Amino acid sequence: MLNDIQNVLFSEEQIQHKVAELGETISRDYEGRNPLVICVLKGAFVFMADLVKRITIPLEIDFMAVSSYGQSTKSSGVVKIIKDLDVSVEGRNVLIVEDIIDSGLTLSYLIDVLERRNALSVSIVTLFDKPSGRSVELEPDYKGFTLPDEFIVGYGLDYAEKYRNLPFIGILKPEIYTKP
Ligand SMILES: O=P(O)(O)OC[C@H]1O[C@H](OP(=O)(O)OP(=O)(O)O)[C@H](O)[C@@H]1O
Ligand code: HPA
Ligand SMILES: [Mg+2]
Repeated sequence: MLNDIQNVLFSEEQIQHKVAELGETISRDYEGRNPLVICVLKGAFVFMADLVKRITIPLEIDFMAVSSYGQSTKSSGVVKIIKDLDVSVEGRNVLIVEDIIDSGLTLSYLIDVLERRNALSVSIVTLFDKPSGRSVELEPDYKGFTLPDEFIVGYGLDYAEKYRNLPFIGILKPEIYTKP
């Protein structure tokens, strides 16, 4: 698996430092608001687990699974809900936890769904933002790192379901994408 990585873009230490900063800011902003923190599966599961440990105020968590990339490095443009929330968002301060915003299609779809279900507020925290990939306008409320126009893997992010368990963020060797 490590053989497939061309270079490391963010080390485990850099990521953990940023996650701690985000946790502090969110703890301050959501004091007294009992947020419902929603993890967008699968990619955000590693970030979610690390982030909530750095949030020091009471909160609740839930999970939603959506997918649009499948076996590709380009969004299909069709966002599918694979698993829905267990709890109602009505009247809740919702914080969506994403690993990456690329085209913005996944989140603009999710925000729309949650607003139609009458959430009191909907905000976004993403660890990675790739503004060059956008096909719809979307700005996260909290973000960790801005990315160049490259497909990244690790720390929850996959290529064709692999590499999610790498503790750092890497860029794959080009031949991995072009293999028959
Ligand atoms: O801004 P976008 O272009 O929509 O891309 C971002 C989304 O794509 C990835 O999910 P994916 O559909 O690959 O599902 P996964 O999390 O299960 O890998 C990623 O985890 C985000 O949810
Ligand atoms: O750069 C990426 N890596 C992994 N999954 C993704 N989904 C959107 N962009 C990416
Ligand atoms: Mg994916």
